[in-house]
Amino acid sequence: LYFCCSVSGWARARWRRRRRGAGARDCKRSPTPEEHARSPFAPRSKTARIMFNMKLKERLALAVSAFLVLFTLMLVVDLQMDYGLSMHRVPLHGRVRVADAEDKGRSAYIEFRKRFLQKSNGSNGSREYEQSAPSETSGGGADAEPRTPSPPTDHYEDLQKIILAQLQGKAEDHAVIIPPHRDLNVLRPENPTIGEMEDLEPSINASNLERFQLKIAQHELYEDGEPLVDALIKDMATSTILHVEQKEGGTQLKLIIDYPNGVQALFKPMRFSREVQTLPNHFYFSDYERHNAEIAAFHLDRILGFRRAMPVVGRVLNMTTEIYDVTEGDILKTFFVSPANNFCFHGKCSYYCDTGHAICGNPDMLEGSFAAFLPSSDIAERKVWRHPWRRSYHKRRKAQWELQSDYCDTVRTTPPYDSGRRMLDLMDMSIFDFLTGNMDRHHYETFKMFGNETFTLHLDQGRAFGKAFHDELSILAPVLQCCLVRHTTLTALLKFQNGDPLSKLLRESLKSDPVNPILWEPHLAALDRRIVTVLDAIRKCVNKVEAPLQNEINDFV
Ligand SMILES: Nc1ncnc2c1ncn2[C@@H]1O[C@H](COP(=O)(O)OP(=O)(O)OP(=O)(O)O)[C@@H](O)[C@H]1O
Ligand SMILES: [Mn+2]
Repeated sequence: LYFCCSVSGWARARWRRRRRGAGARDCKRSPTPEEHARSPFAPRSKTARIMFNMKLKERLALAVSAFLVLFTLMLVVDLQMDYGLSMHRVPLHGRVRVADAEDKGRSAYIEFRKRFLQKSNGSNGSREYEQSAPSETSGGGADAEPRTPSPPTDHYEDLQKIILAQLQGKAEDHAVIIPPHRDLNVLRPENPTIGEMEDLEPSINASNLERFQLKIAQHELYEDGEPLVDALIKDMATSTILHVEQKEGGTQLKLIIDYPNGVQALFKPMRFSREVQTLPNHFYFSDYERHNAEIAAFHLDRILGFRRAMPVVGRVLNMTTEIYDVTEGDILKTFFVSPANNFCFHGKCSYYCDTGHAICGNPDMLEGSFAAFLPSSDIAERKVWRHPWRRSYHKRRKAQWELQSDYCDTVRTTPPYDSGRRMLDLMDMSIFDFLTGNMDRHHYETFKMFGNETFTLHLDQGRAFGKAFHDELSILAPVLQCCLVRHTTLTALLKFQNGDPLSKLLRESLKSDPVNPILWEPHLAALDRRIVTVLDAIRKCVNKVEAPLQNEINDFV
């Protein structure tokens, strides 16, 4: 009703303005009450007379039709209200048109989102938080008290049962949970390394990075427990920095760091302290990159068992001796001393490379993330793929997947997503990104030499961990729209839900990093919360395939 009144109020005001405008144009003024009374037309009394002359039956018929018109109007307004209300909850870019022509309300994404929003707006309100004022929280990760997550209430026994049956080889193929005997990432009929493919062996004095690169295999970057990972991390964190140069390409400033023995790392600088979150009015594409997100994402990728992200470590640099003194070219001209007497630079790039967005030391010590360099294109060329669930990167436009409810069917039938492991890799990536809140997955890369049956690299996590109190459900769209997940990935999620929580495991893992604490505690807490959301989504998918009719009735009701 409020909507109705406000709309009609707005319309009235507009109408009045138009009338005033027209009056001004025609040099006419509105009639005064006296003039009105003198007018030969007396509309009000005429209407009253007509009403008076009407029979009771006619009056009744008039009242009923007026009521029916009003009722229809209210129904329309109510529908409008529904969308209007949900609009302030659903983030702009997570919004999906509720029904298109072929839609018929069947999209799992839309249904799940509706259910999710219903739940999250219930009294407990635990699923989706409003952005709290981050600037008021002082101290960052170091001072924040680790929060113990409340004990899980749901063990997802239904999903565990399916996992167990699949392990015992009892289960047939499952439409949602892809069993190990159907997953090329588990089967790995072949798993050659880059070294084997290129017939290259590390020399006696090869660096840890070179050894690591040659051991990159078709199905993973490194093996579980690979000792070279720690060795490489130590090198990047402690070796002398010989040379620094700005990396071409990409939108935000990155440096290529050269160490002795040909070792290289990709450096992303720290801009803000840990508790600073994505600015509320920033779209994902104008968000700053966070060096700590790169560090945390590497650890998380490893804990989840993907091993598709290059090792990343934190380190504090002396900007004078470890950047300024060992670089040359245009970047040197961008160094300056700030009014607070800190040493700053901004480099040259297409986003945030100006004096107003400079990177400043304290006063000349600068923290950053160091990602182990991928093999050069001479050794292992990479193929860049456009992500099928890429966002529009436009403040008003929507992507196809946001508008088309059967979008997944289109993807599923298009190579390389129509066979092999690729589709499952995208599901993993969606879960990984949903956990970290990374909305910036526009492209992904693979190693060309392995063809299509290879893992997708988890590169560029700079925009992850931006909003600790908001769970961006649209990142999970691939899983929600396709209803697909690896057995192994689901097993990992269930393990965190029923055993040691992910937040605890990640916190422990991050302790080994030199610049720990890496994550603000609310980001760690968000991981446990988001796992429940992913598990709920999978359960919903399973229920749907097991009892489609029942679920359609439920959805309808
Ligand atoms: N560890 C690495 N070693 C070598 N090259 C890398 C590494 N990580 C990323 N790159 C390359 O550098 C490019 C830019 O890196 P990244 O995506 O992290 O930067 P970005 O500024 O966030 O880019 P964009 O703005 O396009 O998202 C990547 O597309 C990738 O090809
Ligand atoms: Mn990026």
